[in-house]
Amino acid sequence: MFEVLFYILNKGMKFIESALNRDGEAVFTRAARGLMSLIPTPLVFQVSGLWKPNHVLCRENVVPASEIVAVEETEIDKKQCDSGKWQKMSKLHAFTVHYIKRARNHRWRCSEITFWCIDEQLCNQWIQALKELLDSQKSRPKQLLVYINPYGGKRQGKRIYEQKVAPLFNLASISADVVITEHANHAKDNLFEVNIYKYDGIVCVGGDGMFSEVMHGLIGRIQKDSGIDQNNPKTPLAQCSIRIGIIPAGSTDCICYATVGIIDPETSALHIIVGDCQPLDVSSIHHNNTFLKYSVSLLGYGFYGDILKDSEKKRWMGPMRYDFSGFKTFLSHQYYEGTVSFQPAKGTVGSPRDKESCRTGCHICRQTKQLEEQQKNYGFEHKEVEDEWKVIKGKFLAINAVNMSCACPRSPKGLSPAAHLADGSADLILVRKCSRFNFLRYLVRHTNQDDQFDFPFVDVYRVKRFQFTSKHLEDNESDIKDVGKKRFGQFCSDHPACCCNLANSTWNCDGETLDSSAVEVRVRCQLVKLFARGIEIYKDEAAYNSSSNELLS
Ligand SMILES: CCCCCCCCCCCCC/C=C/[C@@H](O)[C@H](COP(=O)(O)O)NC(=O)CCCCC
Ligand SMILES: Nc1ncnc2c1ncn2[C@@H]1O[C@H](COP(=O)(O)OP(=O)(O)O)[C@@H](O)[C@H]1O
Ligand SMILES: [Ca+2]
Repeated sequence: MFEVLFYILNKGMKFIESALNRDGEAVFTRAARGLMSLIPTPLVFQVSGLWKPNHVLCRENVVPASEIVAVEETEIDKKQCDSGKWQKMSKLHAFTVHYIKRARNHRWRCSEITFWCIDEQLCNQWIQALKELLDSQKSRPKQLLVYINPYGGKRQGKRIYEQKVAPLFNLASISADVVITEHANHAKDNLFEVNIYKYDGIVCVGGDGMFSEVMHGLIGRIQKDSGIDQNNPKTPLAQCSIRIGIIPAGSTDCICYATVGIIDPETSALHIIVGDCQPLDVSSIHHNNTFLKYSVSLLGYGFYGDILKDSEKKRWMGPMRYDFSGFKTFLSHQYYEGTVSFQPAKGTVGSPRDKESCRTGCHICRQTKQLEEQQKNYGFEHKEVEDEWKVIKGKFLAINAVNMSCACPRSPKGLSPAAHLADGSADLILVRKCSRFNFLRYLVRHTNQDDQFDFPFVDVYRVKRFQFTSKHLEDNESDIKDVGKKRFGQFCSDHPACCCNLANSTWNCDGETLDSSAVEVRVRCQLVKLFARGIEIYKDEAAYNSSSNELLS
């Protein structure tokens, strides 16, 4: 990895002493041939007595080239030139390197350092070499399409973009076409009309609902252009290579939190600028050979569906609506009857009860991808295995399927702390009917370090496919009933008809309501890509309070 080493001398004035990579070799021989021979002498100002040969290099002063945001020539104002020791020098030249600085809790900030030089030609060579280095990083986006939901969260989307994101994009020479949405589905419909292929990425400014809208537009458009019918649940889908960036400006922002580690627009903008790439599993949801929706975070029936449905009527309350509706839904203690059937995930290495979470460069996600590639090579990839369905019939307070941890500020470890972003599986959490007190104990464990799966009324499975049919629908004449009867017939005939709760809930699908009392869900491994890298591992994960968290290399 390329690194520019910064030496700090003379009360904060900064100079480049040399440019080296981790092995101590010259970096710029690769970036700009010939420049290296010029570097060691003139760039170090030999201000006598101030040079400290054994100056300790702190980690903070080492910046990988991949984390340089921009390099600019710096205008030196007269005041700086006239001050102190500089007076004696003829004319000064300078350039500024803007780079990523890690702060607490996965927060990134754009910091800057200015290098001074008396040799104009050398200064220009440095600027050019660094710019070439940045240009050589092909994963960085140059042109983006940005959708802003002005009504998401606390209605700050436009301001957040203009004040915190656009200046960074300008600095990094990224051009952006910005659309401020005028109604729901504006972004989704627009993605079917514009030439998406001229963009390196699509950015949504809003919450999970806004992300969902953009993702539906992008996946739908790619399938349309590839001639793929989304209504057939068995059809393999075309992967989306255009990455999606999320600038959090919503109410929960769990997709951002679970993929970046913090809800912070500036951090997310920097992940976009450096061209991060995080593949993401997507679940497709069908009913009776009709496509309903895609989901990447929570697909929840019962508790979370009811909260969402109720909270939609209270949008005027902003993000607080979830607390209000959450409390109300908790008190109602509604349970739902139905049948869940699922295929356990076989190809994946992990389990939902693992202590290890999905982090940057996750080996479990990587292994899954390798396995999939191998299957592709052997021609197995599109063959559906129809065996090993597990069937569970019962009364549920919540049925939650999550493709990621669903960590968010309300629940820092999430609904399923060990769920993986890109392992081709989802964690299916079944919370069976229990007392209010026990359900509260279960919810409280989402906010502390205790294991939320360690309850007799909670089951969790890692799955590739699952189906749910409400009791209500099973008892009615419908197409799905015929399919259901074949599979669940023995259970239905055993079940006493007297004490059935025929209420139906709604699905909470990434923060969008979905009304369907029967669904068929399939996880599509790494269908989309985000401008993110997963949550980075700090050397001491628990030491979130340390002011300069060090990355584990
Ligand atoms: C006694 C204390 C109990 C606290 C329990 C807290 C449990 C919180 C789990 C949160 C899971 C969140 C899953 C993510 C859902 C979002 O996709 C969705 C829409 O987000 P957005 O579009 O940004 O608004 N948010 C929700 O459904 C809100 C769930 C809030 C539950 C209290
Ligand atoms: N201009 C708009 N007016 C009304 N609704 C919109 C607009 N733009 C997007 N939406 C919809 O608003 C919903 C919620 O948006 P989101 O950004 O997730 O905010 P929140 O997190 O507060 O729910 C999404 O379903 C999205 O489709
Ligand atoms: Ca997953």
